[in-house]
Amino acid sequence: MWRRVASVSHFTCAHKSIVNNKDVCKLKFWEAFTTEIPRKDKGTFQRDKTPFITFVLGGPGSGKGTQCMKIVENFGFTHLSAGDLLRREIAANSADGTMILNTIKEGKIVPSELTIRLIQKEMESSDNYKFLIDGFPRSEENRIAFEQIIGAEPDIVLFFDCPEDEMVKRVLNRNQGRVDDNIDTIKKRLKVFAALNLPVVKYYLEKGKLYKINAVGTVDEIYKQVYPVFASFNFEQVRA
Ligand SMILES: Nc1ncnc2c1ncn2[C@@H]1O[C@H](COP(=O)(O)OP(=O)(O)OP(=O)(O)O)[C@@H](O)[C@H]1O
Ligand SMILES: O=c1ccn([C@@H]2O[C@H](COP(=O)(O)O)[C@@H](O)[C@H]2O)c(=O)[nH]1
Ligand SMILES: [Mg+2]
Repeated sequence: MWRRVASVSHFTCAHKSIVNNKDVCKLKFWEAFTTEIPRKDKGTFQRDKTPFITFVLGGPGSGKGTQCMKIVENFGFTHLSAGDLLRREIAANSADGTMILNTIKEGKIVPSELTIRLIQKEMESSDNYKFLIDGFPRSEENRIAFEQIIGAEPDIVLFFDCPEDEMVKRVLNRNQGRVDDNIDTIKKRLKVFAALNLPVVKYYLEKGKLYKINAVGTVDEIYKQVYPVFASFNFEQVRA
């Protein structure tokens, strides 16, 4: 595993850039994490913790969603799968639904602004400060757009490293009725992953933020590599 040992930056630079740019949209995001928010159902709470953002990367079928579920269970993160958010737009017949469906069928990447808007909405409406952003950013363009729109970088990045033949096998056995879980689309997704997503992985490796996980083995064997990453940050454990 390649791991970063340095301390966590917790948005510090991001705050400065938000304020300097006087960007209303970004400021709104920041305010959402610092303002006292009255809730009828839950009482008033202070979101006094800076967001902790984890990007979860890896090829199709590498096990990102499966491992995220375990992190949520143990460490109380909010799991935001970009793919799930896009599929929800399709299911809701939203204005962008048809375009998203066609893009997913082709294994291509949906325009950054759209995906980031969906992620931002979820983050702003969450009571949590710990986020797993699964399957995003998929390209350098995605990554830069996230930094510009949200005004933040991830604290850490998990990368599930899995051989192509294993990913293909898992996706073809998934049986969740996904329109992109067929051999033709998988081939396209793998090409897009290698061409556009691996440069993002390299970027975070060079920044010292990457935790590379060997994604071959049983779910529990893989989680044995993931667990210590989060344990090292001393988050309160929801369940050990
Ligand atoms: N370690 C593992 N060994 C065997 N099968 C696994 C393992 N981890 C996950 N799976 C299975 O492989 C399939 C793909 O896993 P998962 O959906 O978590 O991958 P993913 O990285 O989120 O994929 P995608 O990018 O396509 O959403 C699922 O059916 C899951 O149950
Ligand atoms: O940031 C994103 C995430 C996903 N997509 C599209 O959705 C499919 C499925 O994504 P999964 O992460 O495998 O669920 C992906 O192949 C892309 O077409 C996207 O465009 N942008
Ligand atoms: Mg997934």
